Amino acid sequence: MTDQTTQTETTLHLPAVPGVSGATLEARRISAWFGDHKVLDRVSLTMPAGLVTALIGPSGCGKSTFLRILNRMHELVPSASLAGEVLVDDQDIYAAGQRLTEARRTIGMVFQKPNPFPAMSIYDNVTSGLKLTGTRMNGDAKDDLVEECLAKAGLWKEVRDRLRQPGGALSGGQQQRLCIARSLAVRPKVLLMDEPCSALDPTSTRRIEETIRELAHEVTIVIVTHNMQQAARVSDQCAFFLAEQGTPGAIVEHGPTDTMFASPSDPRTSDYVEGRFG
Ligand SMILES: Nc1ncnc2c1ncn2[C@@H]1O[C@H](COP(=O)(O)OP(=O)(O)OP(=O)(O)O)[C@@H](O)[C@H]1O
Repeated sequence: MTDQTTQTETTLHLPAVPGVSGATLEARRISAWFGDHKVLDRVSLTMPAGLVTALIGPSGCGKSTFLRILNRMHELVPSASLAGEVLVDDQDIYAAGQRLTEARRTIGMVFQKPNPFPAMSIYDNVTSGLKLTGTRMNGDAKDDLVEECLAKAGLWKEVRDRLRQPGGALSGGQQQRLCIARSLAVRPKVLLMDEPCSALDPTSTRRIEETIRELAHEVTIVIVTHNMQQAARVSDQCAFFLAEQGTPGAIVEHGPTDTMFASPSDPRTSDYVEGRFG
C-alpha cells in the first residue's frame, strides 16, 4: 500500500553506543490500517543499539500498533495492513523470504499483563521459547541458560530454590520478570515492552525499571509507557506520538530524553510531558 498525503520523518539523534550488543532498529515510513481506518501515517524512527527508546503519547495515538509492527505482530490481526520497512541492522524483516519466526526470535516482546504459562514450572517457562527456535541443549547448558536469564531479569535470587514450582505461583512483578527471562532465553537483539509495569505495584515497577537499565547494554529496548516519570527514568531517547482530530498517529517530536523533558521544541510535547493533556 502507498500513501502520499503526509509524512513524518524523524532523524537519528543519538549514535549507537560502542561496545554494546543489541541491534539498531529502524522503522521507515510506517503506515498502518485496521480495515480502512488509518492509524499511523509514515512514521520513521531509529532506535539505536544499546539504548532505551520510550514511545509516549495519549491513548489511541498508535504507540502499541507501532510497537507490534516492529516484530510482525500487527499482521496477526485479520483486518490489519501496513506499509513501510522495519530494519534490524539494515535487514528488512518484511522483505520477501524473511521468516516470521526469525523476526520474533530476534525481536522479543513483553506485554502489559504478565503472561507466563501459569501451570508450567519457572524453569520450563524460561526455556519454553527454545522449541520455537529449534534450539537443542543438554541439561547442564539448559541449567546455565535458566540461571543466566533469571539473573539478568533480576529474579534468580528469589526463585533459585523453587525452579520446579509453577510460574503462576509468583507475584505479578515476579511473573513479569519471568516473562523477561523467557524473552532473553532465545537471545533477542531487541526487546519490545508494551507498558510492562502498568499492572504492577511501585516496588515491582522500580525493580523492572532497574532490570531495563541493566539489560540496555546487551539488548536494544523499546518501551511504551504512559508514565512520564518512568520514561524519564529509564529511557535514553523518547518519541512523542499524537493523533490529532481524527488524523492518523504520527511522531510530533523525538530526541534525547533530557531534551524532550527539559526543552522540547514543540509546544504540544511540553503540554503532554507536563501533564496538560492526555
Ligand atoms: N485490533 C484492532 N482493530 C481495530 N482497531 C484497532 C485495533 N487495535 C487498535 N486499533 C485502533 O488503532 C488506533 C491506535 O491504537 P493503539 O492501541 O495502537 O494506540 P495506543 O497509543 O497504543 O493507545 P493506548 O495508549 O490506549 O494503548 C486506535 O484508534 C485504536 O482504536
